[in-house]
Amino acid sequence: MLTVRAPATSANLGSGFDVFGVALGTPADVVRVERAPETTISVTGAGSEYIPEDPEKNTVGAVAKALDAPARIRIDKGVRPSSGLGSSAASAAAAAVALNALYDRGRTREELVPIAAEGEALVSGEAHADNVAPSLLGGFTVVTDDGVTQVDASVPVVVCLPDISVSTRDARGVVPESATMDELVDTVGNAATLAVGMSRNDPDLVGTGMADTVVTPERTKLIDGYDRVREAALEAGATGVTVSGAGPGILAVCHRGDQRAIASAMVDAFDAAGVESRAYQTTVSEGATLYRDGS
Ligand SMILES: Nc1ncnc2c1ncn2[C@@H]1O[C@H](COP(=O)(O)OP(=O)(O)OP(=O)(O)O)[C@@H](O)[C@H]1O
Ligand SMILES: N[C@@H](CCO)C(=O)O
Repeated sequence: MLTVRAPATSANLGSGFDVFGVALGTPADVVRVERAPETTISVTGAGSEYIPEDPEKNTVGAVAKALDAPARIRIDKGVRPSSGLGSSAASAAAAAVALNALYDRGRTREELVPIAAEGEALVSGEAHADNVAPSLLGGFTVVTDDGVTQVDASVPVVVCLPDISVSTRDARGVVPESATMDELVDTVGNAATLAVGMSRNDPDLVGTGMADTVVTPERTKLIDGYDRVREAALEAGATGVTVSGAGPGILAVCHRGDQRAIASAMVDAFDAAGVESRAYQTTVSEGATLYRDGS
């Protein structure tokens, strides 16, 4: 049996829609695999009641098919589905690493990115890789049609997850079809600032570079209490706040030591808006970890 822990991720980071992503220290999915004549899937943990066990409908089933690696697959969900924390991607990334090792397929982590993205195509209609890439590779990732670029980073973050669901499919439905030249120039400037900030582990540059006037404003309308929570996080010291992935999770970047105050301010602000939530105080972290024979 092989076990893999694959982290939650936050995609987009405001200015990097469908391009940027980071691995989070916590939460994470744990996937266990054993060889079997055909693929079977069982799911326990956070939100497991909403996750199909049919291999044709679960992201790990798509990965097993792509690697031609039938297995008995057990998923322990730490990442709640429809959270904006790359729940479906964490399972897919974990399964890709585990099945690649189980069947000695010899694929590199970079080569596993498009394979894990097959699972994303299954659930959101598009094989976007901006969650699976950081879950596989760790740190900060940039996904383009030419491949993936990765840098290690350890920027402190808080992710606040309200007790509401927004499906990625629905959130993709509100993305504008076009942007103006002014918006394009702003986006390039913000995205470049963010990327430099990640490579320097500079929370001020990262926070500034998360600004976005194109996609994020449309998506915040799907999250009750967003403006209130954003203001509270900024007042408590966050250097930038944006929607995590497709939402409803909200990501705040900050300096080390400020996580606790920001987490508490965000949860209180959601509470004031009548929404229950929980916050993860974490940092940008490493990617999926493989444990052999239960080690
Ligand atoms: N292994 C899996 N883990 C989680 N969700 C899965 C899995 N397999 C299939 N799904 C389905 O995928 C959907 C959740 O994926 P979705 O992309 O909407 O959320 P997310 O992965 O948490 O968010 P985001 O991509 O915005 O970060 C749910 O409909 C769920 O049933
Ligand atoms: N880039 C994708 C990520 C979903 O987590 C989106 O925002 O739709």
